[in-house]
Formats: sequence, C-alpha cells, structure tokens
Amino acid sequence: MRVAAISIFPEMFRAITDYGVSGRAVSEGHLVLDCINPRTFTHDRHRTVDDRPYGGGPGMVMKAEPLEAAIDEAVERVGGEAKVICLSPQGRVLDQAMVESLAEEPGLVLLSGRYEGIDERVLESWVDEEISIGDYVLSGGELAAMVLVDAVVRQIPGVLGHSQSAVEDSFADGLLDCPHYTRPEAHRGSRVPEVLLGGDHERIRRWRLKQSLQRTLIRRPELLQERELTAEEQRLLAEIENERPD
Ligand SMILES: Nc1nonc1C(=O)NC1CCNCC1
Repeated sequence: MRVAAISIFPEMFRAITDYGVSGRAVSEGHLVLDCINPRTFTHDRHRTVDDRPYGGGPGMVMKAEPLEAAIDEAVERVGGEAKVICLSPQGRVLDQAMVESLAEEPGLVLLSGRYEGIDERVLESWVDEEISIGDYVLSGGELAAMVLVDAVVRQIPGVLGHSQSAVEDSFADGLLDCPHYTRPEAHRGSRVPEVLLGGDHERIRRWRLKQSLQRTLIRRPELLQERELTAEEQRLLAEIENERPD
C-alpha cells in the first residue's frame, strides 16, 4: 500500500516507519510511506503556511496554496489513484469497519492539519473525506494519521506474522479482546486461570469467547446491539446473564 502523509512535521512519522509492525511493513515493502511538507511549496522568505483567520478569532489557519500543491504532489507519489483524507474532529470517527475498507484502497493521502484548522476551500475541492480518531482536540493531525496508518497496515496480508492475526484482533469480530496472561503462573498471589494451563484448545477457545462477550457486555454493551450473534454466542451470553450476581 502507498501512503503519502502531508505535514509540516514530517519527522513525526518516524514513529511508525521505524518501529514495530508498521516499521516492519515498511522494511518488507508492504507499506510505502512518503512524507510531504507543505513548506516545500511556499515561496516567501519565511516559508509561510498559515495566516490570520478572516472574521478574526484566535489562532491561525493553514493557507490553501501550499496544501493544494502538497496534495497534488502526494497524489502523484501514490500513483495517481488516491483517496485524500483530512484528519480532523469534524470527520466520521474511525472504526474497524472503516479501517478494513481503507485497507482496500490503492493509495491514501493523509492531510494532517495544525493550528486552528485548514482553509475550507481545500476541504471542499481537494479532500474526499474527513476522518476523526475521537471526540477530542489534538495539537495536530499527525498522531491521528499515524493511528490510521497503524490500524490499516495490520490488515495488509503478510504484515502480521503467522503467530498473530488481524482476524483475532479485538474489534476485528466486533467484540472487546479477552484477558491475556503469560509466565509466571502465580504473580503477587494472582494465578493464571486454570483453563489456560490445561491445553484443551476447544475449552480455551470457548473460555476466551465468553470472556470477550462478558467484557463487551459490561464495558461496551452498544457493540452487542449492532452485532449478529452466533448461536454459540447467544448461549454464552445466557450463561453470563445466569451467572450474574443478583
Ligand atoms: N480528534 C482528531 N482526529 O483527527 N484529528 C483530530 C484533531 O484533533 N485534529 C486537530 C484539530 C485542531 N487543529 C489541529 C488538528
């Protein structure tokens, strides 16, 4: 997958190109990430990318011309066919379904704003979609862009090793993840659940699914509303309800 990130702080993206699953995706060629700085497309001595807002008010607004030139370059870098996304609180909040859909795109251009915002004429004419990572305000769109890339790159076949699987990720099946444990068996008096020590894989699978359902019911019940439950999941939820203290 080819991604071009537009940012006045391109070095920030080393956090995903140089580390972990996304870093390995880059080194193994599953992900090509170009970073494009709008300052490259300025012509004044101060390389100005922002200006005061019309109508007054706090903060600065990112100017259209440098961003549009950067988007132009970015689309070319990803091969001409790209979905142009601006990360912003005004966008649809990113979820797993959107991540899986974005992973099917041939190329992505990710626009990370700074300051108060971006001149609206860029959003109207050049941006296909605004996406938010949550209902809060960040100092810049870069971290949001990196969250999106990290989630999307996990969907690319071959990126996760055989020992991991995007399918088993929590949210991949619409449920929260089950608890995980590793050595030692006893830690500060707390023991690993016996079921995980026995090697009965079917019993472990069932326990993990029940734990995921219970966690989802308690912490994010709305996720269950949206989900078509299998017969087994319905049985397990009935067990959970019966086991609930009165
Ligand atoms: N939440 C967000 N999800 O994506 N981007 C988000 C964000 O807060 N962006 C900032 C908004 C204020 N201007 C600088 C960028």
